[in-house]
Amino acid sequence: MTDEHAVRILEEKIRTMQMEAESLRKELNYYKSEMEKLLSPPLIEAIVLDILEDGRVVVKSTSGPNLVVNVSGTVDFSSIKVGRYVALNQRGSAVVEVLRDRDDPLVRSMEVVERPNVRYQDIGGLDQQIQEVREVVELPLKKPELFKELGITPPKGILLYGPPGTGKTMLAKAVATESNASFIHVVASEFAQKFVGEGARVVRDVFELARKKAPSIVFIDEIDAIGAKRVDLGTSGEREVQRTLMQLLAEIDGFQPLDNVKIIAATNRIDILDPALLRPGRFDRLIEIPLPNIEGRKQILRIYLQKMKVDNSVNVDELAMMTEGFSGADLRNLCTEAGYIAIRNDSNVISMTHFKSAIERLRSKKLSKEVVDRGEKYV
Ligand SMILES: Nc1ncnc2c1ncn2[C@@H]1O[C@H](COP(=O)(O)OP(=O)(O)OP(=O)(O)O)[C@@H](O)[C@H]1O
Repeated sequence: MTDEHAVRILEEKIRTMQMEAESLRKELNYYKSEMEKLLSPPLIEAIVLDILEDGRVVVKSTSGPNLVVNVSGTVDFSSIKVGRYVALNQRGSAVVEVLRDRDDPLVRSMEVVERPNVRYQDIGGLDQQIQEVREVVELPLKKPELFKELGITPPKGILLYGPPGTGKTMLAKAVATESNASFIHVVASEFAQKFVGEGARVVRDVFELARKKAPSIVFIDEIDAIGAKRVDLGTSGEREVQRTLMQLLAEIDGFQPLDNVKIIAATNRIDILDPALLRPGRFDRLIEIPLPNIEGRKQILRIYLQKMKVDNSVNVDELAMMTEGFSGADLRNLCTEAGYIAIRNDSNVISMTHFKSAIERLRSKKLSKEVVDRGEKYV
């Protein structure tokens, strides 16, 4: 090897390590800010009812009585208006923050898409699951008379379970698209956290909206956040979550199997779900969405590769073999990463070498994330 060549290789190594250091620094910042979030004490949300002449304000906290409180010096007093949401400190004795204006709590907790645009053909490796969802959700929405005639009762709700990033949300969206149904996306962990004291009301509102927009599909992601088995109902937070779950069960029980609202829930943690959720007439059809096997990985890779400019060296079979354990989301990231590596190398076409470097990068990222996740369990 010539000296010049060796220098070039070392320079390239330095560049790669610098990029690696930069991305690790970003990751570190992310985890630091996550830790801060987890350690910061919760504030109490309240709404301003009146502003007194002496500078104090009357507020109503979402779950408690009306309070007369001071306003912290750090808050811009002119921004306090009757009807505004504010945050009280932990003791509930002072306004410490004026919250962003919002129309309705519901707006923050869910995304309503009249017609999503995900199609079954955009999903790789889940043919059997797609088939099942078509039979138990799409067909009853489109042709309820068929079921009436035959006297069959389709499930009211289905539960998709499996590891993160395997296409559960995609599948729920695709079934809404193909059934011409509105798609109402709620993230259960959000309304458990954001709507202290209001969870049950929000659930009611979600289903009211679903009826209004019918035919519709209510997709409840991370259902374990409200539907986990609870051993101890000691804290008020736990009781609140329990109330939210009860309301959800009541809403599901209030539907008929052939009504034009269907509920799809998703979880990564089926092992911790409250059996009440899985009783007949509720989420009684469980569909596993596993990590893709080699065939699945090939299908997913083909979906993404067809949109990319790749050269002849790119071999899908080989890539699928090299990506054991990758989810659909990982495979999509892999394609994007390979693209970035090509750009960095001034290449106008993506080659197998770019993919191989991308696999290495993603593997080491996945590994470090697993270490962090394992660490969290022991905190
Ligand atoms: N089977 C798949 N086929 C094609 N793309 C996929 C597949 N699975 C995941 N993806 C890609 O990964 C992204 C994330 O997937 P999705 O949100 O559907 O996963 P999920 O199972 O709902 O994950 P989570 O449990 O983290 O919510 C999708 O938008 C899509 O780009």
